Amino acid sequence: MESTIRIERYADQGRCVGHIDGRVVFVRFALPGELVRVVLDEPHDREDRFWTGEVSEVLEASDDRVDPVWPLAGPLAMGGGVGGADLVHVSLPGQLEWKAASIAEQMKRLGHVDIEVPIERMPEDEAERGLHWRTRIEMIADDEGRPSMRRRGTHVRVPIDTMPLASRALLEVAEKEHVWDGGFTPGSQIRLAVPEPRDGAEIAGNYAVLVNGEVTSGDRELVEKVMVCGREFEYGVDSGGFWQMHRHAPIALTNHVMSLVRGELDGAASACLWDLYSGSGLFTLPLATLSAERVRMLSVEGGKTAVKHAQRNLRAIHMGNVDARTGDVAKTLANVRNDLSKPDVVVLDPPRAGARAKVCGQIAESGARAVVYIACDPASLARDTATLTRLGYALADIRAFDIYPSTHHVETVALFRKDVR
Ligand SMILES: C[S@@+](CC[C@H](N)C(=O)[O-])C[C@H]1O[C@@H](n2cnc3c(N)ncnc32)[C@H](O)[C@@H]1O
Repeated sequence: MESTIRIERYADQGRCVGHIDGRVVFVRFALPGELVRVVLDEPHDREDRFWTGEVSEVLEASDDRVDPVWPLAGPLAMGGGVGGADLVHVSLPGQLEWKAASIAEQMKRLGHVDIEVPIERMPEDEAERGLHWRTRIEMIADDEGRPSMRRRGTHVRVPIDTMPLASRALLEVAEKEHVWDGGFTPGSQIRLAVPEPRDGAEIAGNYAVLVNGEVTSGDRELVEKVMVCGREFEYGVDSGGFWQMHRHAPIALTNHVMSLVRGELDGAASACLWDLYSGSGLFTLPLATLSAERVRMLSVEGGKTAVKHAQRNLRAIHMGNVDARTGDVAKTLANVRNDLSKPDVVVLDPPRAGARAKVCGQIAESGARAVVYIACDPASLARDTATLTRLGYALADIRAFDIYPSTHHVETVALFRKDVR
């Protein structure tokens, strides 16, 4: 079924909202104010609370609309449908406006705070028109063994011979390794991971092509270098594991987190810190060097390999002041050794679902004066904001980073202080 709709406002997951005969319709590839033709997703019937659909034709366009810079990721009816870039029809300033509005809306609705959130664009994203930022990509081999992406709502696999969101360094590796030529076992998962050569160094062997988790060329362990507050930190990371994807995300996030934590410690000669959901130690390493040897730290991460890397990365810079634990955060926090049980500041960077009530409760119980919360899902951050507020914390600072251009995703960093009123 197809219908003409006036789009009203932004909604979640890269969609906007309109109505058909009083029923809410969530529409992909739309913008507020537009008049559009929408193809409704099947199945839908009269009893559904809401419908979903996708723009097939734009009758009156928003000023924020642009021709998709990656048409294959655009609307299905316009030759797209492979996903991966759901704001590809929106100008870069329009994307920032969309993300700022979504964070403010979630924080109001679920977090019960009225705030405006400044969003920072990453260097070079404007010149690159929101493309070429991913240092990691994943694809599936189609029936003929070619890298492909699935066309939405179908079982059709579209073979691809480039990935416009991938960094230029990654595309160089893909060419060199003949990834686009195919030859993979049908159905296999192909992953490329290429650390950004920020210092102008050669990529050399510092990359990995993985097929079903096995390295087929390059190295299992990669080296990432990040300049934080004037010092370069080096991280050994697993090529199949988590690392912030945008070329500039590790730098932007770590520098901001460090400046917030430093501000909260206010020159204290010693401090206890927690780094929860710590991965390979992106924040742990620079945090451990704060106030020289007088910082005691606990870091907690569920991935065994990531923790091994974090421990090795800490040893390489001679930091013996971190107890880097492998385990579930909630379980590990239930039993923290005495000298680490009263953190001054807690840094946490949970997965999309957020920290949830239990971990927020454990943080509050620890008596931490401040909490620095890095969030990849504004709705989860907003829910945890409501919990932390109930537990006696107040939102003191919030800023967002557009580390996922051309998509609706956004990273938000919030600082909470224990309310001492
Ligand atoms: C968003 S990543 C952040 C990693 C790190 N801070 C960084 O920026 O590189 C979230 C991390 O949390 C870990 N994780 C997810 N759920 C967890 C849990 N319940 N307990 C411990 N770690 C968890 C994941 O393995 C992942 O490494």
